[in-house]
Amino acid sequence: MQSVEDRVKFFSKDKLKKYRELLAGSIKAYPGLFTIYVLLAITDTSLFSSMSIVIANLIKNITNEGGKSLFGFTMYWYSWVAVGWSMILAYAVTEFFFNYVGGIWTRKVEIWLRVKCLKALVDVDLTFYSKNQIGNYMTKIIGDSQGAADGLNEWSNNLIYIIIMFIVINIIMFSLNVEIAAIAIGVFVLLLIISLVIYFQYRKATIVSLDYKQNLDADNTDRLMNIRLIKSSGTELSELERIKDFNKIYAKKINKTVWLGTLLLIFANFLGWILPGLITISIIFMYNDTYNLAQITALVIPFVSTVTILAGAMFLLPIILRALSVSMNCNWRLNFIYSQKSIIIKPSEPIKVNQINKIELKNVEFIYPESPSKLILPKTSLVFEKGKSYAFVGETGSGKSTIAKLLLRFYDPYKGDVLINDINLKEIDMPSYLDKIGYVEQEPQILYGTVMDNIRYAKFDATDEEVIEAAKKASLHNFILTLSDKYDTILGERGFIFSGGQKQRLVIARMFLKNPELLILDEATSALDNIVEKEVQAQLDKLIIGRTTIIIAHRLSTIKDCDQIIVLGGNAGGIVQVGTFEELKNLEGHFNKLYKAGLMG
Ligand SMILES: Nc1ncnc2c1ncn2[C@@H]1O[C@H](COP(=O)(O)OP(=O)(O)OP(=O)(O)O)[C@@H](O)[C@H]1O
Repeated sequence: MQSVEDRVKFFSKDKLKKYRELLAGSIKAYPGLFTIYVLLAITDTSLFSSMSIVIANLIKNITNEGGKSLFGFTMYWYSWVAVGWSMILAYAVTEFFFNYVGGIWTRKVEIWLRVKCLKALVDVDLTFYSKNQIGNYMTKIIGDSQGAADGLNEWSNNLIYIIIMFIVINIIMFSLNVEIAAIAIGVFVLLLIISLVIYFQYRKATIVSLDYKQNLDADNTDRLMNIRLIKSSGTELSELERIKDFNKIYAKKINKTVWLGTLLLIFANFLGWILPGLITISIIFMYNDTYNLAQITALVIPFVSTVTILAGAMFLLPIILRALSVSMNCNWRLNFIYSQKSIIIKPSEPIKVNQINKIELKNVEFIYPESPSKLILPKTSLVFEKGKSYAFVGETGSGKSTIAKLLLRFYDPYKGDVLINDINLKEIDMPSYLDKIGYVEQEPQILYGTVMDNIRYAKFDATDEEVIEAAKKASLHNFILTLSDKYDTILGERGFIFSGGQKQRLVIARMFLKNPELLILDEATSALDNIVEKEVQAQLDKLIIGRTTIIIAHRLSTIKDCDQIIVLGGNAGGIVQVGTFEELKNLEGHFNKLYKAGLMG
């Protein structure tokens, strides 16, 4: 979150650096489009600004038979009318393409920024997600990528316009009359400085009042959310007074923004009159004695038309600054997202896994990077052999799920190594490894989309028949047939038309389709009620057959037939017992206590 001071500061070294990166990156991403955009901007603005030359020449020639020659043609007043109309036509066409290409470029920059952020969010490790609310970030990505791109378009196209217009207008004015041109530019610069001073005051006041309002809104929400405390304390009146006092301060702050905003508007409007008026008076005052009326008119009209364009540009300056500030601030906020670096470092030369023959935890110690002072797993060594089944049991918080996260490389061990076929997991090509793993967790992950696509997520190239076969194995097929669109039924956000058990069966169907070598079941049935759990467990039992399986269990009944049960102790106790169900059941110790505590379900 940016502080008010940060936002009030128009430029900062970091903001500028990141903005330069945005500019360079967006130009590099679409070089052709950007070049066309700039060329169109130059043509468009040159045409618009040059209209003053045509008007000036038209007025000069209106009393003459024929004036200067242009490209070998003698120009009459009607020739200038023809040139003017051709330029208006050409201007209309370039203006259309300029806006069109500008629009396309802007949207492409927006998409480019969005993809950049989403790529960072997909790549970043899970610690980012445990520290940040992803909903907030999605809102930011949507709003800020649009704000950064729109702002970029707005300020760049207006700036190109102002620069080219300023050059053309200067050429025209100085070729008409040097003294008057110098007065016009001098007054223009002076008025520009005044309007910039007002603008920056206005900008600061707006940011400060907006910030106060946000805090005020948050405070009001907080008070209303705790309405029961207020009611039970009888503090309604004092709360009301408090709200009134805060709003009085807000009203004062907003008052400043309103009057500065009005001043800015009036000043900009007034300029449209001041500059041409001042120039007319100057011409009359300076040349009254030496020029006749026709000569004075011939000077006043082109000057007035050029300085009117110049005064119009003054309106644009606050627009450019506002757009630049919005674009820079949006990019600055996005930068927090797209510059996230994963703590999981990808290997430079990843080793592909063809088969998972052996998994080993070798002297693994683990601490969550989010809570660096809390040891979760003390030095732990374990071997999982191909085709065997393993179960982790232990009290809540003993680190069972953490083992699964280490095997999936959601995290790297703090010390020690996870070895796959004696190769360090850090060196392994993760897609080739994960392709052989099926992971079922307590909270089924259902995507927005059809039932068919949801099951197919386990194997993108599976045929419809294969998907249906998998659903049959997971005992889900008959239920799917009762849905309005059968396999094409759209599952809403997080699959709300499915019950908990049905969602878990859908995940199991995915596993049947994927046919993984290693199955990790992390409390797969713990969110289900007893009856549904038994039904889902029956599907899981089918799934387990013939695979290496690691089960993290909350009920001991589900792990009776496992080859090895690993008992973890609480308070970072690590492995306290290892054995089969029958061995451990009759042995005094941790497992026996869990057994007696009724965890047989
Ligand atoms: N992302 C995290 N950041 C910090 N600490 C975490 C994180 N995830 C889990 N922990 C802590 O690590 C410890 C082990 O968690 P883990 O989920 O592995 O336990 P568990 O044995 O699976 O528990 P349960 O049976 O309740 O699911 C707990 O104390 C938990 O609070």
